[in-house]
Parts: sequence; structure tokens; C-alpha cells
Amino acid sequence: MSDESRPHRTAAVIPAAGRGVRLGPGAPKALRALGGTPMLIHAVRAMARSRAVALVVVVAPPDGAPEVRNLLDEHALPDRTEVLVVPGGDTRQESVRAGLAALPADITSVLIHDAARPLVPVDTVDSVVEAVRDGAPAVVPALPLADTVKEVEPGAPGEPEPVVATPERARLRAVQTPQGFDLATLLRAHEAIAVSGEGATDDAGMVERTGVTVVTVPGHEEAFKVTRPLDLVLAEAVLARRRATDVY
Ligand SMILES: Nc1ccn([C@@H]2O[C@H](COP(=O)(O)OP(=O)(O)OP(=O)(O)O)[C@@H](O)[C@H]2O)c(=O)n1
Ligand SMILES: C[C@](O)(CO)[C@H](O)COP(=O)(O)O
Repeated sequence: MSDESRPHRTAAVIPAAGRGVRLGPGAPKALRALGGTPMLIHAVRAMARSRAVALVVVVAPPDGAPEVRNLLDEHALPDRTEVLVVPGGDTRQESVRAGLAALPADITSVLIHDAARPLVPVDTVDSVVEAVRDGAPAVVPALPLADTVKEVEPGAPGEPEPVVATPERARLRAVQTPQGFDLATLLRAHEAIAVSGEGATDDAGMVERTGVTVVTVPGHEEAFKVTRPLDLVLAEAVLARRRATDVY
């Protein structure tokens, strides 16, 4: 629950320590170029564009913190943006935990944003922050699905898998980042998951398991995650259009 007596101060943690195996061989994904600029720099700028974000913590590949610090120093960011860099871990969950540990004591709420979602528009960031500041302990940007989803009995790669269920699509959402949290709520969830040894593919999922209600706000198509090579083609096209129109 939020402590309403404290003034709001929001930080963004950007996990950027992944390898990017699904994108194919090359540098760690967050350091690969999009429109000639590392994907991570786009993601930091996307957070810094929100006037609500007071501090950004970048979680670098475990042995890459000095390189990431240099990159940040070489690229222009809004003057008011303070950026810390910490080394990450072997999983996204560990990396987020390392970022949370670096937050100063006056932070009340936090956005967790994948470096792999470099093009999230500022309006989406602002609507997540606003919902948290309005009192929601956990907020995710979400979009309805275009495909029908099947639950299967997982089998060997490439082999047919029996379908066990077809969830009602109207009740499903694809969730994006930034995911926004009352900081104390997210810290409690990470602690509980670390103790139980369970894994989770997103931070909101951890919070759900502690019994706290997570709510959605509208996501944005351009907040997609760069995961596979085709995503990079789409990201280049979106960025080229933005640069031509100067609309971010
Ligand atoms: N040990 C890890 C793994 C992932 N991430 C970050 O979590 C975000 C979402 O993860 P994903 O898109 O899966 O990135 P990768 O783990 O790099 O991708 P892959 O699974 O293809 O290797 C990315 O910004 C990634 O850098 C991280 O900080 N630390
Ligand atoms: C956090 C996330 O982006 C929400 O959709 C997603 O779960 C990350 O998954 P990944 O497999 O670590 O890319």
C-alpha cells in the first residue's frame, strides 16, 4: 500500500543485462544499434522524457557496467536526468532486484522498463505513473490480443503438441513495460519470490502472487519488445517515421 504522507518520487529501473539470444549472435541486445544508437539509450530517453521520472537506474550486463556508463556519458539525455548504473544478474528477476537495491531511500514508486522496449511513447509512461500516484499499487500497460491463444501440453521442440484448452480471448491481454509499482509493494514481492525460489516472467506476476491486485492501463503498439530479428526491422521502421515527423 502507498504511504500517502510521503511526497511522490518515482524512479525507473531498466533491466538491460540480457544476452538477446533470440535476436541472434552479436553484442548484448541492449547495446545493439537501433537507428545508429544503442537500444538502451532509446529506452533511457523514453523514461527520461517523462517529467515524473526523477532517476533512472540502468542494470548493465554483469561485466559491462563501465562500458554502459561510457555509452550513457556519450549520448545526450535531458539535463535533469540522473542515471545510475549497476551490474545485473543471470536472470531478469535478479537484474531487477539489483536495480531495486540501488534506489535511494526517498523513492516512493518505481517503473520497471525493459531495455528491449526502446520505443515506448511518453504518454504510456505517464499513464502508468499517474495510475500508481493515484493509488494503484501495481500497474501494467496492456493490449488485447490479435491471435487466438491455445494452452498446450508442451512437447519436444518441433513435435506436435496436444491442445488442452482455448482461453476466452476477450479476457486475455498482452502486457508490456513500463510496469509501475508502489516501491514497498514491489520490494515485498521480490523478497517473497527470492525466498520461495520461484521464477516469474514479469514483475507484476510476482506482485499478483502476494495477493495484491494489479490493474491495467492501455498499452501501445509501439511499446513492443524487440525479441526476434523481425522486431528489429519493425523498430527501425517506427524510428525512421518518428525521425521524419519529429513525433515521439
Ligand atoms: N539476466 C537478464 C535477462 C534479461 N534482462 C533484461 O530483461 C529485458 C527483457 O528480457 P528479454 O527481452 O528476454 O531479453 P534477453 O534475455 O536479452 O533475451 P533472450 O531471452 O532472447 O536472450 C531485457 O531488457 C533484458 O536486457 C536482464 O536485465 N537480465
Ligand atoms: C516483462 C515482459 O516484457 C512483459 O511482457 C516480459 O514478460 C519479458 O519476457 P522475456 O522473456 O524476459 O523477454
